[in-house]
Amino acid sequence: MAIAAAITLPLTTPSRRFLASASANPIRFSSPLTAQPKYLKIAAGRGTQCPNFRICAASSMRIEAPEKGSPDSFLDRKESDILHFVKYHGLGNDFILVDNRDTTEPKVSPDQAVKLCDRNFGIGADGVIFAMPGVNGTDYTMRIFNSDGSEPEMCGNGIRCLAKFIAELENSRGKQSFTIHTGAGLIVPEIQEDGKVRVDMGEPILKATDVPTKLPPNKDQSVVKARLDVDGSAWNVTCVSMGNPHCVTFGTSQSQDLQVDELNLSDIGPKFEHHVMFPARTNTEFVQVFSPTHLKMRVWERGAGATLACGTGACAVVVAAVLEDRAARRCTVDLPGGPLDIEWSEKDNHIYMTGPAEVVFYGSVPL
Ligand SMILES: N[C@@H](CCC[C@H](N)C(=O)O)C(=O)O
Repeated sequence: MAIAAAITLPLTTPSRRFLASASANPIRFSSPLTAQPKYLKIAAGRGTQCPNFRICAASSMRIEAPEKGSPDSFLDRKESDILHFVKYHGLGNDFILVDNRDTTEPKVSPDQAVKLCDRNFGIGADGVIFAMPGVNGTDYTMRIFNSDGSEPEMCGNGIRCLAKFIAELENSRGKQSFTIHTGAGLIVPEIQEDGKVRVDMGEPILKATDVPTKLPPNKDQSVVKARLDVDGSAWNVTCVSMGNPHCVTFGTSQSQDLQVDELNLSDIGPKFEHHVMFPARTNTEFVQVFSPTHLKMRVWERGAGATLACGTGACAVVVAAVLEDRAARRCTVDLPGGPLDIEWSEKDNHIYMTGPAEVVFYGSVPL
């Protein structure tokens, strides 16, 4: 699969920055969700060997603004050997979104996903997400491949991006919600009037064997404040599944006052991810408590490494903080890419996550 591509940029911040270097003449752009979208098209010849997608695209840049087509007509294109996609991000956790509504087989294989996600030789992303037909009466199904090609059950930032993508595919605006079948069961995102997406993430799973973890559980089967030996230190961990597994830590038995910026994440993260106590590997969240309603976390994701944000991770962090008596049920969680609002409702035991999801660019690659 040679990655040569055309990308089409909307007016989101990163694109604007890109545009600024692309053209001395300021061009006005509108949001992809407004009535008259205008796009800058940057093209690289199809079939061209393009070792670096972005530089190659920029070096053969041509500007077509405004382009006649809308995002809808762009995504309507159906060449069999070309993948049309939209890249989105939720707080810098970025995904290649694929319109897969016409088939229940992902249009991209795990191996192709690895290549597409590569930040030097591909488009660059933390994962590839497929909008697929719903099952059992749900509106849609979401499937996702991590950047290492593995398939997780759920993705919190990804499902906010998926909701925006579906709204764009359906050409709908304003407040709306969708029922989405995922590997974690039914998830319900709702696009708010302010453009943010509030997601009913369902209930957390605490039973050790379901997380899954082999750490010895407490009497109620949960693993809360357990000891996990990693890299010569005894870490205190709480294990939570949001459909996908999370190991949350506020520090070691020596120090509960974790300064998350000081962590060497790429060194310690993989040691948690592949720890023998986590048979399905694990995502790991390192957390610092500013106040009972304000937490800060860094994450090492299973199958994706250090990312700028993790929605399911932020949910797991608030559950763990409540169980460890460190925080209230509603918190702002700061991630490297920005804040998420998380609430673990006492009423229905569901977790509600609110945050942004934005288009980065539109593109096409030969498969
Ligand atoms: N970034 C995601 C989580 C994606 C899946 C994760 N890497 C896993 O393998 O479980 C999120 O926002 O939740």
